[in-house]
Amino acid sequence: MKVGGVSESPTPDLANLWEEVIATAEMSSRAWLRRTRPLEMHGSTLMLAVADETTRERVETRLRAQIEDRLSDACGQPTHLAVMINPDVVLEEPVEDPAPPADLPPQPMLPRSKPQEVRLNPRYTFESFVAGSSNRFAHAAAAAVAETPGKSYNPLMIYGPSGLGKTHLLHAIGHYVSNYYEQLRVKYVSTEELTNDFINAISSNRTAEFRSSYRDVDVLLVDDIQFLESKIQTQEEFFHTFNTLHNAQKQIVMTSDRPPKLLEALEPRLRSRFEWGLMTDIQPPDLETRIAILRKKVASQRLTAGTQVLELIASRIPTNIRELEGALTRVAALASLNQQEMTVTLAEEVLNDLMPDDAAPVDAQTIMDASARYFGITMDDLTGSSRVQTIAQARQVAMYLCRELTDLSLPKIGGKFGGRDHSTVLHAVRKISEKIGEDRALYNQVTELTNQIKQS
Ligand SMILES: Nc1ncnc2c1ncn2[C@@H]1O[C@H](COP(=O)(O)OP(=O)(O)OP(=O)(O)O)[C@@H](O)[C@H]1O
Repeated sequence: MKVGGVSESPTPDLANLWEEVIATAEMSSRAWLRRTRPLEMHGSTLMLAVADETTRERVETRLRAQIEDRLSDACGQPTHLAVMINPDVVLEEPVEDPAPPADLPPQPMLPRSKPQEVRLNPRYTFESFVAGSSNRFAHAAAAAVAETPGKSYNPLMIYGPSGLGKTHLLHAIGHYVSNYYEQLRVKYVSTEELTNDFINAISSNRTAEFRSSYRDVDVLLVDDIQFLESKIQTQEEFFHTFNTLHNAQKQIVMTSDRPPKLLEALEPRLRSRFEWGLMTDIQPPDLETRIAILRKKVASQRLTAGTQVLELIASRIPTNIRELEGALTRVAALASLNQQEMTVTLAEEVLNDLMPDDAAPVDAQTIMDASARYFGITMDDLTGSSRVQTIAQARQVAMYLCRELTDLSLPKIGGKFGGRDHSTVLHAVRKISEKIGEDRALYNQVTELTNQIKQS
């Protein structure tokens, strides 16, 4: 298919932007990126032409997260990719390194159908998951399902309180299946997205498309299924999707904050189906597991921290692993700002500023009110679309704190900030986590604001 506009050169800005993305990409990705051409920015989406099916597949499945991160940084807002094939890309674009990437399949390249719909966090894999007594069974069940999808436990339901690794395991299954069963189609979706997809499908008369996108898959991973409660029509639709997949022995994995029998506002027939397969809970990790999780995180981020520091952090934050990671991020940030090691004294200083364990939980509204006040902006600024630097950064800080201090999922947080999507929140969280290690003023602001929220 000829893609309109590919024979025209991209505007200098777009060309420069793309060059910047290529220049900062990992070495192993660059040769692939030379087989692409930016066409135009459509809102916050960059239309990208690629040379062939193999390049498209590589960009879609392996490089997308990396590219979108870099693009978002360069554009100062979450930016997405839309990829299309145009064989002219390579002929028209003189490449610096004409040699194909070492791992390119031999020519001729046959188009291989791999209709993955995976949007998985690259960090949530089985390798990065620490198994301990609190999650061993869930971990083993997830691994069994990933190894033989549709054949071991179907459906698999993982439930437990927020921040204990349910989403992590769901993504790990997705990665494993995508890597080892290339022909299998995997779809990961949060229940909020599923509901939105369904509502959009109805309002645009595209229910057939909706159905096939959920039913023509081999592994369906649905996060936070408790949000189906009280959504009668979506429940009805999901009931049929569930039956279709289950009858065809396609794997279904779900997570929930409660066991199915406590999902009281869920239709009984759906609840009972959720109990057909295996249900397994995740409990808060014990101290050893918490230390092991911190140790793994330290290693993956190439940080150095002694056992005493890790023990201190792990002993102060007993339940939520997201908070545990948040505390480590802040200790690492202050160490980086001070250009010193992560010492016990430094960790103490940071932990004293953080939420005490027995503090009342805060909600998003409290965080947003405090943030608006602190940064001297209005609630409309916080939830609006202004890209003025101070406002955009204040918004990102508030999103970061909502992620760190509440149980809200990414889509839910996005919803509070003027209906933004989950990737915007994820981008904000990553951005602020990085920046507090480089920008002392920002580190101080985040600490001060956390204190104010804690006291409110
Ligand atoms: N056992 C573990 N090993 C390593 N990291 C973990 C483990 N459990 C949780 N984490 C990390 O803790 C963070 C929170 O986990 P996750 O988002 O999967 O929680 P969740 O149970 O899905 O919570 P929610 O219901 O709020 O979405 C993630 O960054 C995840 O990687």
